[in-house]
Amino acid sequence: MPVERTEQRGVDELRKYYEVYETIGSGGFAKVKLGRHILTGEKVAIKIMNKKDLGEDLPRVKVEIEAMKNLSHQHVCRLYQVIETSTHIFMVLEYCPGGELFDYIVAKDRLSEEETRVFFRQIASAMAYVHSQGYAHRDLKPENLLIDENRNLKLIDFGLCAKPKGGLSYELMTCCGSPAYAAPELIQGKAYIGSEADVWSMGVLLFALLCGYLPFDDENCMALYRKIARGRYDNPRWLSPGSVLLLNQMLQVDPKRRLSVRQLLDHPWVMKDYNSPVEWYSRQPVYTHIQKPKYVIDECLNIETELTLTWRYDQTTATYLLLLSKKQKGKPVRLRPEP
Ligand SMILES: O=C(Nc1ccc2c(c1)CNCC2)c1ccc(F)cc1
Repeated sequence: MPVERTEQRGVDELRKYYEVYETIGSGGFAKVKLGRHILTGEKVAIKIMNKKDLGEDLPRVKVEIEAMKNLSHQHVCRLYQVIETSTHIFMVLEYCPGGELFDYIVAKDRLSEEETRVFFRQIASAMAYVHSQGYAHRDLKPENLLIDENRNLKLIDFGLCAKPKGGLSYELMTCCGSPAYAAPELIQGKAYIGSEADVWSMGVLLFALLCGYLPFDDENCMALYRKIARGRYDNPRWLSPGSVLLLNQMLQVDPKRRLSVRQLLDHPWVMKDYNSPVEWYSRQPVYTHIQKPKYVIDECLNIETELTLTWRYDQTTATYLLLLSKKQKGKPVRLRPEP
């Protein structure tokens, strides 16, 4: 069978469940296309990877899929379905039409402290949840934070995340992520704690939001590493004393002197104008067994009262999650009549 035939078969499997539209993003080894789930009519983002092009990156995709299957949170991009064929892997993900936070910052040059606080609280919520599930993200940067249709942030790209066997207090060794956001201990090849390295990246991200440029930057990689290891950076004059203090507490070269994510949740700067700590619990707990789903998705899906939905991330999972999402958005929960 000629190659293009098997490739076509791969996409045919996808087209059984989704209409596929234009490309809305393309990263290293993946292309992201706008899609629509036929049964519910909901828009989705379909991350398309050709196994041939993945090469040694295939394990990273598997890491991301396994992590995203276990993560369900209002500020983590939701995985609805995984379709794997002999030639392709398709990840059907939550639709985020606001694009990357990176582009948002570039378009506005820099954000006000108030607007930064709204976004930063969402990032802290996502990271506290991800850490509570035993994961370190390890590649936090504005390119990996997308804006959804309600201007809420959604964390993506768990391809470099780690879930140490002994828990997050176990040390990691792999040096990964984008240098400009990487913690000193990570780029120096020392053993490091994933959650502590994530807090450093959050500090770099906070600086980027408030300033519109990076605290440590150099086109020469080694010069950049030296600047990060030294940990010295200039605070522009428009930063408030509260912002300067918080940045200083997050961008501590010694990870043991760095704030923890938990300390961030009720930090005075984070609480300003809100007077309440960041809510990090998931509003979308991952059910392993759905009891009596009728009150959840009405009569729409006629399934027995006792439904044990094993999360296969197949069509059933996608339909259930997309119906749930519709309901949460207050949209009418209807399945399209069979064509
Ligand atoms: O929804 C996504 N991107 C998206 C969707 C719509 C639009 C954009 C990005 C950017 N241009 C405007 C329209 C998306 C979602 C998940 C993901 F991993 C990668 C991308």
